Amino acid sequence: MQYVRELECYQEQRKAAVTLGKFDGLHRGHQKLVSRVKAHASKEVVSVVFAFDMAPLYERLGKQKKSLMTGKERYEHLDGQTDYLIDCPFTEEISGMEAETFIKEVLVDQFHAAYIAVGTDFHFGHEKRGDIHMLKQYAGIYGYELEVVDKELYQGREISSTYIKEEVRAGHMEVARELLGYPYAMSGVVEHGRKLGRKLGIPTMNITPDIGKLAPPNGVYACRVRIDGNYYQGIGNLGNKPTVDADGKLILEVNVFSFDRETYGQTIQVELLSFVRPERKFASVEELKSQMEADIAAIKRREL
Ligand SMILES: Cc1cc2nc3c(=O)[nH]c(=O)nc-3n(C[C@H](O)[C@H](O)[C@H](O)COP(=O)(O)O)c2cc1C
Ligand SMILES: Nc1ncnc2c1ncn2[C@@H]1O[C@H](COP(=O)(O)OP(=O)(O)OP(=O)(O)O)[C@@H](O)[C@H]1O
Repeated sequence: MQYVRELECYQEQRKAAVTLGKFDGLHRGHQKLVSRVKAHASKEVVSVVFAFDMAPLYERLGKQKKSLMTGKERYEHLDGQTDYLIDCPFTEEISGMEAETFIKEVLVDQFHAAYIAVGTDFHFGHEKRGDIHMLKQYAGIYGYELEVVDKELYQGREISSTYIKEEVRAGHMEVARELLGYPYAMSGVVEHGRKLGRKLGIPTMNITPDIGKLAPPNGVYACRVRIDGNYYQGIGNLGNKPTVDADGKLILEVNVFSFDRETYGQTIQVELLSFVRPERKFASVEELKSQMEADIAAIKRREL
């Protein structure tokens, strides 16, 4: 898959099957659009996911919005599925562009769009004036096919990034997984901790979650950990370890079952499958240790 950040760098001459949106989380609704675009790709037609990266807008507004996925994660999820990922920064130039201009200059002249798939509520262009009706109106004039894809639902509610964020914030990891179509995960490079875990007999791999990534509530989670392409069961604590540390830094620590190799400096992915209990400040390290042992035993019994 080719990754394009600056629109000027897209030089493909073949026609394109394109889907557009923010695509935060690449949830089941987004995946439906991606599969429609893939179905319309051929030797003559490339498949394109055109994602607006909203970070520049949030920066301009001074907002600290957290996302379900980092740009790197979006790339990794899509890699091998479509021909192109456009990770278009939502700059003032883009947000100020009239919707008609975006259709003509970007979708038609630059991307040679032959097929466009969007959800029913897709809006674009200056003051969000562009919508599915405008795209339909220009389809005949510019000769592209428009498909408006019905919203994917979960228990009667439309799946959206906003809905999934609510569930992640509430620690409902099983629901988040249903909506995403895959488990919510955090990745990072394994760092050195205080080596107290080893002394307690419960060694942990420590990672610092990406600053822009939405964190579920601090607490203990049943996890599945990917190391070197292999998966292991484990237990994780997301939080700032109030019993032993006072710096308040958010850390995800996982004790990986049936694993005893060094992983410092390696990138691991921790899927947060199920919330077990909130993080607590214990009166002593001994109390913390017995609670950790009880957590591990409970998770092993549940065989998540
Ligand atoms: C299953 C599990 C549960 C944990 N629960 C808590 C907790 O409730 N409160 C807390 O302060 N730290 C908690 N921790 C973090 C421990 O304090 C930490 O793993 C230990 O101090 C080792 O730190 P180190 O990696 O820096 O050596 C938990 C860790 C694990 C693996
Ligand atoms: N549940 C869904 N089913 C099908 N298509 C969807 C669904 N949700 C969004 N889409 C479409 O996917 C594209 C990207 O959606 P986008 O990420 O902008 O919206 P979203 O997931 O609803 O997020 P938000 O909650 O932030 O509005 C758009 O064309 C949108 O209409």
